[in-house]
Amino acid sequence: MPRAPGLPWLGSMVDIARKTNYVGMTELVRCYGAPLAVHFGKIVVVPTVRPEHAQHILVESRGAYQKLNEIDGLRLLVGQGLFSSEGETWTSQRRLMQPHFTPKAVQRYVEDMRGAVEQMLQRWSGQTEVEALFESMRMAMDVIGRTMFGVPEIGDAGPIGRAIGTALELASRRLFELFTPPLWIPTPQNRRFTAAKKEVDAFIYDLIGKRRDGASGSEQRDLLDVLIAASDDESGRRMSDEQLRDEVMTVFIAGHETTAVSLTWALALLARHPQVMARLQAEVDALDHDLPGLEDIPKLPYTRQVIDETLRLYPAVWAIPRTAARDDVLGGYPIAKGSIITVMVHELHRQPDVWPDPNRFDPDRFAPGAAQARQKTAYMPFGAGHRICIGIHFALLELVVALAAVVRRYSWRLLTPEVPSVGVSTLRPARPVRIALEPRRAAAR
Ligand code: HEM
Repeated sequence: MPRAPGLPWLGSMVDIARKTNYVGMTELVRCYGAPLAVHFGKIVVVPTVRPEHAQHILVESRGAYQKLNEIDGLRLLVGQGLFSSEGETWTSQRRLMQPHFTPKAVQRYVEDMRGAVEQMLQRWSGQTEVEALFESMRMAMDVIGRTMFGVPEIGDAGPIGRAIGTALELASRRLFELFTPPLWIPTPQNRRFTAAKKEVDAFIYDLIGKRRDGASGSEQRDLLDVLIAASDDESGRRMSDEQLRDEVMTVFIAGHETTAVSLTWALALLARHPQVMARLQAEVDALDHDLPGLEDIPKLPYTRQVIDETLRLYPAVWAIPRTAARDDVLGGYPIAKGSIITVMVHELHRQPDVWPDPNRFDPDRFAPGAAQARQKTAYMPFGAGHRICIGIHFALLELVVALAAVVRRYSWRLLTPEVPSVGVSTLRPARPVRIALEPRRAAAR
């Protein structure tokens, strides 16, 4: 397999550390092609950009490739939740949670989503400009706060919103730093993380305790109630408090930033493509409501196409890494056990043989029937195989409701001329996305 250039023993470590993982890996792949062996001391990372390799790793070779042990930073926060666990723990938790994330099951959260979107639009009223990522983050956090805990505006809920933000930021930092001191060393960063995590844990355990006390026979109001009541069809097992805590944190973390950055990219792309914005507005203007409800979703196919194309160009999860649990062969090259294979989703979505003129924003790539001509893993913003995102239908519902509501009420232009992307925990805009709002109509309903 071609090998990326680097220093003796250190390999590409210094280069990547200087440029960030995202920029460094993307540059290497663009320069030398993929798969490519990138050495970090003893660790070999193999980035790949081909749909057939993603199919092999994520779909066909169950068991041969596993979640990384290196996601320790995140594990400190989400414990053995669905995102980070493996084996029997994962299988039984996924079985327990899956029925509550089907297209039908997530419909129960549409009113919470509408409430959070309405709250955002109320904040915008009278404003001439807003920062799109900040607003989207607040809205998406609000959606999770409402659907998960029944707490409106958790982003503003004082200490707990701030503690979650701090814990998440520090956990993500640990994920991307080459050398992280273990948590028992009282560095200022470790102390802040431990304090924030303690606060978040106390909040969640307190909620679980209160809900358990009052749960018997009461209606299920939010996702926490649903998860407390969820039982495995086969064994009748229910989740322990620790499992509930881990899953609550997992859904909170996996479910808000991903959706928020996706909405932000959609707003940025639409500002640069007025014809697409006009077509979208024509579709949304035909609805009877300012805030779309469930009955409106089937009437918004172009809105969904815009979201699909946004997720192609800017997949929030820009890379999906796995560790090879045994020796294997990928695209004719040997893969040694312990190597880290990374599906570079952002690059995979821009392969010119699959996506002609790949950098062009064209929602018609997702017109009805178009996907049939493509290999499934040519488009995988939600991953693929058994570890595919459990929140797909939740995220898509939220994005359609939010985008349609914004488009109905406003036109906007970008005040930031260039919006480069940067892959940290998600693929974010590298600088603030300031947009100038032009109201289109007063709120009807
Ligand atoms: C646009 C929004 C979203 C994107 C792009 C996204 C993307 C992804 C991707 C690519 C994975 C697979 C990661 C891997 O294979 O290593 C994943 C997993 C996951 N996502 Fe999402 N996600 C989104 C929204 C959500 C939401 C709203 C929730 C919850 C409400 C959620 C919960 C999860 C969980 C729990 C997992 C782990 C699933 C498992 O391993 O069984 N995600 N997501």
